[in-house]
Order: sequence, then C-alpha cells, then structure tokens
Amino acid sequence: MSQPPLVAAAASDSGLSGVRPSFGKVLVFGVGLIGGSFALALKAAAEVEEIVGFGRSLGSLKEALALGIIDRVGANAAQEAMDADLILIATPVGAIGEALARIAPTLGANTVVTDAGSTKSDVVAIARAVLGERSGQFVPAHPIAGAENSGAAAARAELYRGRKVVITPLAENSAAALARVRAAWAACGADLRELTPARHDEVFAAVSHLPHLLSFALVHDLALRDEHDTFFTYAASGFRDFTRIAASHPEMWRDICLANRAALLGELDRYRAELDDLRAALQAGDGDRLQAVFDVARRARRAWAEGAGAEVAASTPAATPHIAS
Ligand SMILES: NC(=O)C1=CN([C@@H]2O[C@H](COP(=O)(O)OP(=O)(O)OC[C@H]3O[C@@H](n4cnc5c(N)ncnc54)[C@H](O)[C@@H]3O)[C@@H](O)[C@H]2O)C=CC1
Ligand SMILES: O=C(O)C(=O)Cc1ccc(O)cc1
Repeated sequence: MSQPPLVAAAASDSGLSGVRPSFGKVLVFGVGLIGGSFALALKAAAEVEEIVGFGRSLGSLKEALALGIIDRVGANAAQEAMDADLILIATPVGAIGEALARIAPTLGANTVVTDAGSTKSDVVAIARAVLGERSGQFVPAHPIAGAENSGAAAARAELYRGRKVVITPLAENSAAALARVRAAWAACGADLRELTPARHDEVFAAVSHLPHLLSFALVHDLALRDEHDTFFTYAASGFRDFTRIAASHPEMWRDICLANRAALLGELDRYRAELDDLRAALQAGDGDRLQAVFDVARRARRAWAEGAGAEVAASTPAATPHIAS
C-alpha cells in the first residue's frame, strides 16, 4: 500500500499533487446498492484509479456507468482479474461462488478479493472450494450498512461512513492481504470489527436475518387477506417501522435465509417459544407477565438506541422453562 487511505484522501483534498491512490484497478461484481456504494466511496476518497463493473444485466451496468459509479463495463472477467489490485464481490450470496469461479483461474498473485455478503460460513466454504490454494487472497467482509432499496441508483458514497464492517479473516490470509482489505473498507469510512465466520452467522441470524423473516411473514399474511386494503389503510407508524424491511430484495433475502439456514432455524425456534410464552400469558389474562416481558424489552431497546448496548439485566421472572434456561 502506498499510503494509508485516509491520509492519501486528506492529501488529495488539500490539493497536494503526486499522491497516488492506494488502488489502481478495482473490479466490482454486482454494482447495486452495496457494490455501487463501495465504488463511490473509494472514488470520493480518491483511493482508486479505475473501477470496472461486472454483473448479470447489461442494463444495470450501463446505468451504473451513466451514474459515474463505474468507469467501464467489464467484458472479460478472467482477463481483468490478472492485473486488478482489488476485487469486490457484491452479488447476492448465492451468486458469489459463480463470480469467484470467473476470476479464479487467472487471479493475479497480488490481487486481493473481498465480498459484502450478509452470511459468512457459506461464503468462506465456497471461496475455499473455488479458489483452492489462492483462498488466502480472499478476505471476507460484511458491511452492516444498507437499506431496503436496491440497485445502482440507490448507491451513495456515504453509505459506509461510521458504520461497522465485520471482517471474518481466514487462517490462510496473509497479514498483507488482510491489511489491504481493511484499508479499502477503512477508506470508505467504515468502523472495522472482526468475528469468526461461525460467530458472525449466529449473531446476524438473531439481529438481522430473523427480523427480516418476521417482517416478510407479517406483511405476507396481511397481503393475502381478502380485505387487505382495509388493514393497510389503517396501518400507522408502528406498522411502518416494523415492516420497512419487508420491502427488501426478495432474491437477496432468499439467498441469505438459505445460506444461514441452521442458525436461522435456531433463532426461529427461540422466537416461537417466546411467542408461546406470551400467548400463554395472554390466554391466562396474566397482565403481570405481559408487563414484565414488555418492560425488559423496552429497557433493552432504549439502552441499545442510546448506544449503551442492550445491557439490561434479564430480571423478568421466568414463566416457562425455556426462558429460565
Ligand atoms: N442491501 C443491504 O442492505 C445489504 C446487502 N448486503 C449484501 O450485499 C450483496 C448485494 O446486495 P445489494 O447491493 O443490496 O443488492 P442489489 O440488488 O442492489 O445489487 C446486487 C447486484 O448484483 C447483480 N447480480 C445479481 N446476480 C448476479 C450474478 N449471478 N452475477 C453477477 N451479478 C449479479 C445484480 O444485477 C445487482 O446489480 C448481497 O450479498 C447482500 O447480502 C450486505 C449488507 C447490506
Ligand atoms: O435495511 C436495513 O435496516 C438493514 O438491515 C440493511 C441490511 C441488510 C442486510 C445486511 O446484511 C445488513 C444490513
């Protein structure tokens, strides 16, 4: 790396000439919200010379070109991978293996590869299978920033500023490869964290994948009712908050749910047990129990929103064995 990214950005902002960007040629596979925002952020930080986009549809790549997100539409991934400095794979997780397969045979010895997938154990497994002895060049990542909107038109340079990006390094990553990928995400303004792939998937099953599944389920159930218009007419801001994420991309979420199926099933079972507990309290007219659960949840939610983390002691007396365990 020629310069620490933010130093180089500051130098270029202040008008100093002769400071080279940290990355020459960057390939982005999947130039949508996440890939497009990464491209725009590297450009805004003056950390890249050229961004070449690859994707499934020429139409969306042309849109990304017109929006100034990429500099060229790539035609030959294998050829471009030979001398790329950095490659980001930002397709739905089910397509990451296919993108890796396109670059694997010709991947340059000094090229580093990262991804943005919402799941990590499956991505690591496919990367090792496809890249073989080159898997050390792949440093997995997951930006915890996004939205229910998708596509290149939703991309913005500021998306990652101050937001966490979880890196799940591999034992075979060299210190240099890890540093290059960390530098790229840091140049986007991210707050870098590290987890193992397995721990990552457990955590995100609970705080991201399950909430999306629940939101899709609620809206699906209402949408299929005969008088769904009446329900939606009267839905207020609580419904809006709970269901915003049900407007997320169905294909992307299909892939995430399937990729993290084991952890998600575990979280779903816990949630069902929680619902059973609340149902039993409701049926028994046990207002104390309802209020005790709501009180713990309210304090945890408020502490989290205030940035203190959810460190409220779970002091609710357990009504059922599953809560006590
Ligand atoms: N949307 C979000 O809030 C977040 C998404 N992610 C992850 O980032 C990745 C991308 O998500 P978004 O940018 O939101 O989706 P998006 O739908 O905005 O962009 C995905 C892009 O990948 C392209 N694509 C789809 N299948 C492909 C294939 N087989 N080969 C090549 N290109 C293909 C699409 O044409 C599109 O341009 C996913 O893996 C997702 O799990 C991670 C963090 C947040
Ligand atoms: O829209 C939202 O609030 C999100 O939760 C965005 C999001 C979606 C997928 C991820 O892996 C990370 C963040």
